[in-house]
Amino acid sequence: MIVQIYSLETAEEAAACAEAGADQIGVLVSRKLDGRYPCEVLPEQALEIFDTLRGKVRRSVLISTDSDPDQILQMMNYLHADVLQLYADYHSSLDFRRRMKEECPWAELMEAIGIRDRSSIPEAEEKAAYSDYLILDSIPDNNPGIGAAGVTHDWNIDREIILKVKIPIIEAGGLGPENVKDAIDFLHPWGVDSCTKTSRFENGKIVGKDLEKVRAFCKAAKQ
Ligand SMILES: O=C(O)c1ccccc1NCC(=O)[C@H](O)[C@H](O)COP(=O)(O)O
Repeated sequence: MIVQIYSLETAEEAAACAEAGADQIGVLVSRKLDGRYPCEVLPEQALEIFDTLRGKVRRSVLISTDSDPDQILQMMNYLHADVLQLYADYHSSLDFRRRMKEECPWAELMEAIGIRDRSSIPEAEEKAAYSDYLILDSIPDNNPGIGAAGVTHDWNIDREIILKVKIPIIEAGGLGPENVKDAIDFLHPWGVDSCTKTSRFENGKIVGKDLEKVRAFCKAAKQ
């Protein structure tokens, strides 16, 4: 079982999560910190995190918040992340995938599917045709984008997607140490992901990772 932990903001905590058992570490990168996204970091900070993680995790993952393909690929070249996860601002395509293969030949592509209803099933099949991985995630009430919702969604839809789609799938959305085993038993995904429920909060805002919870999440997922 692959365990992915989002959303790291410092190299020290990223290394500690790797030590705690995370296989993949994700970082959400913004060109300016304007509070639009939770846990956003500047490109220079992300580079320090990715450099620290080289050789310590199976894959580092960049969540790109850019909406322009030139900028997305420029950021991948700067950071040399192993996997590119696209945020909802940019919808990929087979053409983008081909271009990415040419300009970032080492990198893999992960598309996020925000699970709404059964219409997410054909969307997942379509995106699986040109992606290396899919991440099935919840959509936050207060944000039209996908991710960091901290709540689960209807796993019956995910189960159908996992049965239909042939590429590796990471299950996300409201997973923590207490429910990750239930998700694995029900869905049998390739990997699981956690952001909110393995984080530390101050005044309702994520301020870092809770390493005890990260450890417990990795242990429960790999049982
Ligand atoms: O990681 C973030 O801060 C983030 C912010 C905005 C959109 C997506 C984000 N992360 C993507 C992830 O894959 C999360 O781990 C995933 O959405 C699960 O989040 P959670 O429900 O909080 O565990």
